[in-house]
Amino acid sequence: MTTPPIPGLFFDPAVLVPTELAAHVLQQCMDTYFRNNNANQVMLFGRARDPSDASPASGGGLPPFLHSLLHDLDGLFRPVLPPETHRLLFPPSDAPARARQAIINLYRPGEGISPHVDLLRRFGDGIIGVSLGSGCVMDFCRAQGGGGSEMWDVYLPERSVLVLSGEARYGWTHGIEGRLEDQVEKQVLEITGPDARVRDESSARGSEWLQREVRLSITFRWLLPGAEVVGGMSGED
Ligand SMILES: O=C(O)CCC(=O)C(=O)O
Ligand SMILES: [Fe+2]
Repeated sequence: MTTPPIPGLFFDPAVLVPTELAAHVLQQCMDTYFRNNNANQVMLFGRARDPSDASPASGGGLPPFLHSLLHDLDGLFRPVLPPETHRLLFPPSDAPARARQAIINLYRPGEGISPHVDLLRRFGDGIIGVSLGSGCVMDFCRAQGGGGSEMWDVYLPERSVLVLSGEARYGWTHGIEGRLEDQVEKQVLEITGPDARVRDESSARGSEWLQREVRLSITFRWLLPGAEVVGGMSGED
């Protein structure tokens, strides 16, 4: 499955949160927030960075396991993101302090989230999404104008990460259809002599249906100044 050519969207299915950390974070979230109730969403707020905090991840105020996750994401993204995008997500310690929000969404099989652009007045540019527990297909549609029909489906495997910045953050909606399973293209790589290539599309690709399990996503966003007030979490404004 190819990554949609949406400027500012970073997604590479091969870039994954390490297995142990993913299991730890999933377990902590389930035990801490979703154990005895029917909640399906938790919002956590990090402080704007304290200048004495040397952590490049700027996750102060978030629980330690999210701090660890941010720390690992910093390293995971460093070699694969354009440097300016990496800096947007993990600013240097002398950059102006900003407050992060982490939102944890729990999806039982069959559940999804309506297409939306993350609130423009509440969140800044540079959004990180982490998928744990299960994969799912995320749909991206051009938000307004441009014909409105351009749409891309991306399968986000368990432990994968994605970044929305610039046009992908402001000009496209993202959403997850409520389904029990996702049809996912298989991609077969064939090495033929000196040229390694993807085998002819028609013969190389088949598709398979992947059942959804319980999925937990963690989304890190920058709160805009004055936007600390709790309210709706997403949607166009
Ligand atoms: O579950 C996801 O990966 C997406 C969550 C999301 O888009 C949101 O909370 O704004
Ligand atoms: Fe969102």
